[in-house]
Amino acid sequence: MANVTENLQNEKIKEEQVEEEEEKSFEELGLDPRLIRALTKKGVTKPTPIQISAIPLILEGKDVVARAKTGSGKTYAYLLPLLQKLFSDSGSSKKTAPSAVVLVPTRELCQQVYSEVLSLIESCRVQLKVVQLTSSMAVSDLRAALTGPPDILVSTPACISMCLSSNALQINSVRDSISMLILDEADLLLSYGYEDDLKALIPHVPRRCQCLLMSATTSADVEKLKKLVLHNPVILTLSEVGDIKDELIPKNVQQFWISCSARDKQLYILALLKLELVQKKVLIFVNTIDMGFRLKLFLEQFGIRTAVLNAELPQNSRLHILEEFNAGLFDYLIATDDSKIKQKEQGNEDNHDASKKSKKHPKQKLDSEFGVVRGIDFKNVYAVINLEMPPTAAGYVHRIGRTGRAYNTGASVSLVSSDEMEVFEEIKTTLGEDENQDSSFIAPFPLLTKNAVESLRYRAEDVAKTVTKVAVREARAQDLRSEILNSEKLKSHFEEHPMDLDLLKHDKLLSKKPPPAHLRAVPEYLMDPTTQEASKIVKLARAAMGNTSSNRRPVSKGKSRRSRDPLKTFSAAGPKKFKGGLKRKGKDMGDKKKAANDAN
Ligand SMILES: Nc1ncnc2c1ncn2[C@@H]1O[C@H](COP(=O)(O)OP(=O)(O)OP(=O)(O)O)[C@@H](O)[C@H]1O
Repeated sequence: MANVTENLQNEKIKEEQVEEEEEKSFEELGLDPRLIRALTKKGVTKPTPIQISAIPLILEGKDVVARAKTGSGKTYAYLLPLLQKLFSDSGSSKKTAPSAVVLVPTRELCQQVYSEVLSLIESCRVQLKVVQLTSSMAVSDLRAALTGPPDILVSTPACISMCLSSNALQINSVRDSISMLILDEADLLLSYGYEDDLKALIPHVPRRCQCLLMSATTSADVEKLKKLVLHNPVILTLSEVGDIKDELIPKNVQQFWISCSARDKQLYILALLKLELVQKKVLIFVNTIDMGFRLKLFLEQFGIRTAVLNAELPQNSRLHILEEFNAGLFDYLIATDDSKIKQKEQGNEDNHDASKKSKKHPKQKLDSEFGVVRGIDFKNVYAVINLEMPPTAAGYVHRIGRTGRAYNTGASVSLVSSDEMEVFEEIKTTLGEDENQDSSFIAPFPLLTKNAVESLRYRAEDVAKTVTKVAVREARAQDLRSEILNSEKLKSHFEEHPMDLDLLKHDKLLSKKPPPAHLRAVPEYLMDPTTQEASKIVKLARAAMGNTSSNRRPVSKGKSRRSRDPLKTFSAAGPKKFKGGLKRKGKDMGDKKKAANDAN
């Protein structure tokens, strides 16, 4: 009970401090000058609120539960103090296992955290060793990686449990050496089925070991983990006071929706992309692997090249696709986010589908440690499109969190069919929408008129007919075959040339027939003047942000693009009526509803 009271007090105190401390610098947080220099090289000059609150507490040695929005900088919030502590600890004792263990739910996240640690270590020129281990590695490789031992181990719980059971990592050594345990994306660790794996490790973590739990959302799972791992932690919950929506979705992301039938979704996405109504880069979420390929084949016929990312692809290919996309080598990525769906509806269509597929491709299993929705730091994704809605509100929050990261702005557009209205309502309620007040966190998309959509209908339906089930199945099999072949090449090549991203393009065409020339451009007579105007403004804004196809490298962190966002200054109903731009709340809402009716 005393602990509960203390925690509540801590929570209260920290929330108040965050308000006051907003202007603190990294120096004032007590960060080592080497780390500050390394951050400056990366363009990171000012700590985010979660970093301001968490870094001093972690440096003091406190157990911390940190809950802050997606993209708010939680990774540095724990990595910076972790490294600083290791700077002073290194060489102080004869260790036989890693001093720090960072556990993440997916391989993609493992790679991301590992790269981040490595780059900080290299910039700081300190003698620290970091390794990443995943369950796909052979026990002999795990053993080899753990000899030394490394100072920091980044891994998934399943892999740690494998290391313990195979004796690649000895329990006594862990007990003697571990001084910091970090559970990143904590709310996902249990839902990914890692509970038993964590239970294999946690009893051997000594009480003196500092434990940190990082998460973007709270859940019963976080509470469970908190009890399992932490001792009297300080709980940091960062949110903008009094605004539930801001707790979940960064303020700098504008959320939109379009009501359309399931059948028309491809038509709408074609209109959004072909008429350039969303800024690049664009991340499109679908719920099944087949839908990803269906969309890719469909868009290809209109000259829109995309890459697909899913759990079926080999790990090297997946990592390479992410690297290429982050480096700006292609603009559109279709990602299958089916993890929650699999958990929610056991034996659902996609699982069924996957098992049918795996009979056809017996060697290819879906990777249960795959995940691109959670924690992955997509660089400069401006727009997230939900072609299909996620099954839960939490899934929505994490998908949308792939844009608007750190201080960047972004937008999301969700295509919602009548079947998905129930989950859409649940999402709106979770975000804090109140029917009785004239407020809406997810506004109707204002830039697309009905005319603009209808003008593309004939072509879209014609092409959609050619994307048959057989075509989808063949494209999926072909893509898998070539990625498996490439995967080995990728492995050896990128060990030697890590920067050579151009070698294998992942947005290659999969259609059997080359895209017809006449579908590449939308002829003038099919262009709706209002939408055309909107498209021009989006292009202008993109150019103003330095975000053109010839210049798609990351913009500097901390530079807000909000003021030049066309979604704030344009509406399909015409510029005069909306002179003040779109606002989420207040008197513009009536106008926005009208714009939505125009679009629908
Ligand atoms: N102080 C900072 N200033 C500018 N950019 C920052 C700062 N801290 C982190 N970033 C950048 O912000 C982006 C998001 O950070 P990070 O991935 O840590 O977010 P997160 O809170 O862990 O998000 P998620 O919950 O989605 O995992 C990264 O590109 C990171 O480099």
